[in-house]
Amino acid sequence: RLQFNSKYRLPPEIPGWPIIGNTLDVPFPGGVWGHEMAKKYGEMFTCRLGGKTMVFLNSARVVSDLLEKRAAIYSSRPYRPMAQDIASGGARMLLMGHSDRWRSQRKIMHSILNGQQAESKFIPFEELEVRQLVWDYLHTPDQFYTANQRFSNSVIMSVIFGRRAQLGDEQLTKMLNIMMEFGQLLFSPTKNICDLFTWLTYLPKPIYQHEVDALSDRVSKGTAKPCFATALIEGTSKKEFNLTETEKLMIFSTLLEAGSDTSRTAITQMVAAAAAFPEWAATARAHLDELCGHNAERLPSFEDREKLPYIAAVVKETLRWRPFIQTGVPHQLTQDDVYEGYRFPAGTMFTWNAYALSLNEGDYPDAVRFNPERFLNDDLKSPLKGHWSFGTGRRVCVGYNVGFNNVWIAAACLLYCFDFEEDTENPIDTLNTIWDSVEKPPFAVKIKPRSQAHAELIKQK
Ligand code: HEM
Repeated sequence: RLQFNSKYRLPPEIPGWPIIGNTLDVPFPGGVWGHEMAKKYGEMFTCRLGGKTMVFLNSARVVSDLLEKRAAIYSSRPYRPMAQDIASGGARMLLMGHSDRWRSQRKIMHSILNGQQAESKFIPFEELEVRQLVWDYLHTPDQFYTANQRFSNSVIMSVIFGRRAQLGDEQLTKMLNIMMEFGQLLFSPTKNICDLFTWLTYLPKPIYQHEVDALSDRVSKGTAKPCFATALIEGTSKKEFNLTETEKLMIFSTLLEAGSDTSRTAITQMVAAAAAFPEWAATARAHLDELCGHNAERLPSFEDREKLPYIAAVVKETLRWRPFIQTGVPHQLTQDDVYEGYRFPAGTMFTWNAYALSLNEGDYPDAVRFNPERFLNDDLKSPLKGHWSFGTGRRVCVGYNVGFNNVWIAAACLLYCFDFEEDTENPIDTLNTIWDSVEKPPFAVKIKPRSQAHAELIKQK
């Protein structure tokens, strides 16, 4: 310990207990806690979680200096025997170290999600599913959160497995329940260190195998639609598709998991913001009315993007306002490093403290308020710039274009068609945002079509 102390120097440490350190101090979700700690300790602080050390990065400056500019050594992941080796056969890309295996999976995902034709593959599904989304909001407004879930999931299901998802889809419900549990395992700084959920063993594999079997059945009957899974299973198109069966299942599972709940939660947050801060929603609507008509002439579409910069700003502000991965996803340092008088040992974990970054008044004046106008600047067209909600460095979200577009089209159509009103008896707590439940409404909100004409427009589609 003495030798360790003399060789290394870490940012201020939060006092903890012997052996377990701060393991019991970090709540889940930890956004508000992380923000409070950042106010107390400054740009960086250190926690001891079990046998691991985690440095929380609380300012854009230090996140950029370390995770972006030194990404070559700050891009690994902590070893997670339970979540990775046991529950994922070692093949889950999100949890892989900075290795060749990670590079090859990331390349495959990048080609699906961001390649030249990627947008043209996703857009037809996004435009189809958003029609179902507004239909669901019109007919079952109290179930808006499950409609968001179905929309996000159906877009990615269509691209990967060539099938749509329905509300109450049994297979989908199983997947999403696992995602919820797995999400806690992944994104809770304490749970991911302890890696304690032994009951998760092997769970995701049979579920995805079931989906693959159903697809194979459709292929043999000649009813399968072209999709990424058939290309990957048949392995015909590219040599890098030469993967083990477990790796293939884990690619499907990763895309489904990483691609569904994220967009869903962002859309839910946008709804909360529209109800809690109606002024910006009125401005967004005025922009939409100019293009699509005051009297519900047509739904917005991706062709309107150039003319609707305000909606892009709405998406960025949604991601910035309350990042739902509240304390970031830890990156692991692969070699000793020196920074501004500190000496970090290899193996230290670093996380971008998402809530603290988003609520930093220096970067975002009146940060608790939802105000898209803060993003109407030269960086508007770069989905990653100006916020940290897609992560950063080499591990930055590989699905950011799809995620951004999902939220864009959902925001445009929902704001054009509906009024969102807070329930004055049950105001929305916009700071403690535990809004990811699929079992019950995340908050009280009144959702009504703007007019009969808007309701008719939705019914026509
Ligand atoms: C609003 C939507 C989304 C948000 C906010 C989001 C956020 C994130 C974050 C914070 C990370 C971790 C970054 C880091 O470690 O620094 C991540 C990683 C990832 N995301 Fe997303 N995501 C979204 C949508 C998607 C979509 C639609 C997909 C795919 C269909 C996707 C696939 C992935 C994958 C595969 C990774 C792992 C990257 C790696 O470890 O190298 N995400 N995402």
